[in-house]
Amino acid sequence: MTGPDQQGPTLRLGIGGRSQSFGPGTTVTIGRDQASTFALSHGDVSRRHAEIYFDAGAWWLADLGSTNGTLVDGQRVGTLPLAPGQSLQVMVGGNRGVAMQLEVGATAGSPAGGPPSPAAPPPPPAYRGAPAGPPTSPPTGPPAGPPTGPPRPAGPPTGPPVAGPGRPPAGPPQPGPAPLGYEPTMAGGPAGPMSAHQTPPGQMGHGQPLLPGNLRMGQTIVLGRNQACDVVIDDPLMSRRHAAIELGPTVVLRDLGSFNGTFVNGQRLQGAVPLRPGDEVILGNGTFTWTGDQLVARNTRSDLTLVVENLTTVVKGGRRLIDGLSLELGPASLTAVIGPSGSGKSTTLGALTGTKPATYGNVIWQGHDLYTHYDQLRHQIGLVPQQDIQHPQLTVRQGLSYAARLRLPPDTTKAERDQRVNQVVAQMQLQRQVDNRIGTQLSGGQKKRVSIATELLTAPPLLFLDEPTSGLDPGLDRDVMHQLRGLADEGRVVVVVTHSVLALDVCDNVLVLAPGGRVAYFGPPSGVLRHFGCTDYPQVFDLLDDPDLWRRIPPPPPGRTHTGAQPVLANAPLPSPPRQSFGLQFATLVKRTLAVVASDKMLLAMLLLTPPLIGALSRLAVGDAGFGLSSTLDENSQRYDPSEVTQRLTVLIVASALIGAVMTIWALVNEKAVFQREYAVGLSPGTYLVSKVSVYGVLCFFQGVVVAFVGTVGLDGPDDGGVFGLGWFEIALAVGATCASVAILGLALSGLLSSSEQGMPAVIGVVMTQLVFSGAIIAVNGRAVLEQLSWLAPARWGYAAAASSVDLNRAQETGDGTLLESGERDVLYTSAADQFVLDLAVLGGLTLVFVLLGYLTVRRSSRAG
Ligand SMILES: Nc1ncnc2c1ncn2[C@@H]1O[C@H](COP(=O)(O)OP(=O)(O)OP(=O)(O)O)[C@@H](O)[C@H]1O
Repeated sequence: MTGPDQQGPTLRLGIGGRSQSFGPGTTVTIGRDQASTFALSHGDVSRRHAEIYFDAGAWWLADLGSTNGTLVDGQRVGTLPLAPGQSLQVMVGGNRGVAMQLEVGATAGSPAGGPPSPAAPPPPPAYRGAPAGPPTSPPTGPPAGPPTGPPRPAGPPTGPPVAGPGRPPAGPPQPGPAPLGYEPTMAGGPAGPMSAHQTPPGQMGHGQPLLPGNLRMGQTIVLGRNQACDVVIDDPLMSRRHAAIELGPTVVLRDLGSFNGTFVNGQRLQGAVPLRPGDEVILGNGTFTWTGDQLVARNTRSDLTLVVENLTTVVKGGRRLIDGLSLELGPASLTAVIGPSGSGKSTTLGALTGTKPATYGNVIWQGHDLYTHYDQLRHQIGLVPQQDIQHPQLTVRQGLSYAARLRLPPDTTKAERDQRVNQVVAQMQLQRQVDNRIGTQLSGGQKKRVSIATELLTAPPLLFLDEPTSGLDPGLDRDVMHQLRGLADEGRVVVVVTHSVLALDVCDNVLVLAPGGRVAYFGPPSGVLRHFGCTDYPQVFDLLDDPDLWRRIPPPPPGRTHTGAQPVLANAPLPSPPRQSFGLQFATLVKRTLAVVASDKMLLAMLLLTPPLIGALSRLAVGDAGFGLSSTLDENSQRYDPSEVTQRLTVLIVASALIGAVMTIWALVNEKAVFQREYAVGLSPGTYLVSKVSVYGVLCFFQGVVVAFVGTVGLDGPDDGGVFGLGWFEIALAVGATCASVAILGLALSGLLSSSEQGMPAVIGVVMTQLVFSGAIIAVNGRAVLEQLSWLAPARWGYAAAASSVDLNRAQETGDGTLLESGERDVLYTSAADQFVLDLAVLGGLTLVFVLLGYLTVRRSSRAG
């Protein structure tokens, strides 16, 4: 097979016992698809797996976004230049795939596998209208001519950095430039600045060009959100400077470190890659095709249709939760999913959004399978779960502003975020409620609209909602459905799971699921009752539960298997979304938690009033010895009376444990839905936990200090001023540290809880455990098992540190320091500076263990989402 009339070395390819030579200009395809040049029936090979093509005078190997990858030296490759004379062993479909041998001839027309010829002059670039000779200054990006060195992954090329806004294009002007097929410009003249070109991708019609018309050889066109970019793309998912197109003999697309990535043919671009006509480029929410001289919007009806093929979810025991679901949901469509409880509606939503992939089948968007290209497509999906995904204590504006910080690219300015928030507020008609508190000053329907607005911040073209109208009265139910109709009319594919049938008439399609996840009906709402032979929906639902259902209605049409349904990686971990830096997420989360605390009047009152109250209550202990034992010595018996000191310390320590537990036991469980959704779009569980630990740890420490201050001020301090001579400060340190440590234990437990109702029993459990194991009331010292268990209780170490400060072991001695017959000193109470420090250090270590436990519980709850 020979290619068109092009110059360059030949390629010899050996695979699966076949060997064949190809001339320059040929494109060789490899995959399971029978239409491939080399069709391989191997389970690890994707349908369209890899391509070898000739471009810009060189051969290139490109993986087409395959599932198991194309490997060279054990490493996955994206697009790889092949040097003349090079011989390469490639694994198609991963290490267990099919071996392929590539040999590139040394020069044009030479036999394949000839000796390498590094000095061979590069053939002229193959682009239309490219200069007759090689450019005097090669552009940045992969080699202008065929690569002469060993192959390397398509990484950052060695050229100069990309021109910034306002800078002249990279490289000097070409002498006597011939246009690259772009509009002709001044021959030999410097490339003039291009006018900024405002292009919101959502509004671009199919085939509409993205780039301006006056392009010239040697220019670098920067694409991004920033007004200073050559092409301004007003898309919240774009970074300010997102990508650049370098117009050299080979046109190169370079990612400029964008947050959400630039994707070429389904692969996230690392560095730069040469563009070939027909390449698909995804920038933010927009999909474009490179025609050879222009990026044109790809918005055909089929691109904007969500195609579902033979989706099947099988769980242990072979039970099917979804059974062969096949649908096509066109652009600007609203689809309701209805069915009896347990028929698989939520499971279907999980499978359609990729959050819980099905076991078999495909979900195809923009021509790509969602499960294998989840990284690329995840940003285009908005998902509104059943629970509200905003904090009820915040106002609409506050909640959306924090969400915008967490979801939009980190280089988005405050002004841009505010503008985006205003846009989604207007879109959901919440302008009048924007300063209302979400939890208390909004109706149920408005709360739902706030959740939808949160998802709209990133302008996703696919929107899924899980029962947005549950709990709403019929009027509000209809309101929400009309809002969804409006969102669909803007061009989106909207899918809504609902129990309500009152507003189905605003939908384009209704999907009725029968138990077992089988499609009982899919079509316009007007046909539902007729299909089931019923006069109302209650009858339809009764019929759906009828074991004879499939004898009473026509069976569903056979599943569509156009692309060849194949097993997907069921339950495989989803790739992580791009994440903002720790600092940025941490700062946002801390501010949001503080805003939530500050706006919760009850919590604020508890924070301010409870500590002094508890401190004051501890002063009810009978006696005037304060925290000094020496004044309680009975001259006759030579014994001390520790009851007053013990009572005071017990109240301080146990109360601080109570404050800590109450402060945090609901902190995670109450915002699980918020966290799970934010985790899915990039929130790091570690950063989330650290932000909570920081806020609640510090707050609780100071609450403990206030308790101790009020409980000790004006009273006699420890004998000899404690172990450091710092009196009440030592006790305050012990009480504050106990409060913070129990708070972090509470956070770890909160992550484990599945509902807020479980919070109160958990608080009681934590506080009782601290009371018993502190050793303040029930002796634990020297009691096997009990003593060892007590080491796990923060109150044990906090109490021991305070006991060390007040020298509580003295109560076990006579006035002259002799151990009482019945006495037993607790080594943790030893009145010495190093023991006091050790007690607090162990308390610190235990707190770190709670942080780790908290991290594990947060990770666990993120997966449950
Ligand atoms: N991981 C799982 N393993 C086994 N069965 C499961 C699993 N998850 C869900 N199910 C079962 O699958 C069926 C469908 O559940 P799903 O939550 O999708 O139904 P639904 O139609 O959304 O119900 P509802 O309307 O009550 O929310 C139910 O019978 C449920 O018990």
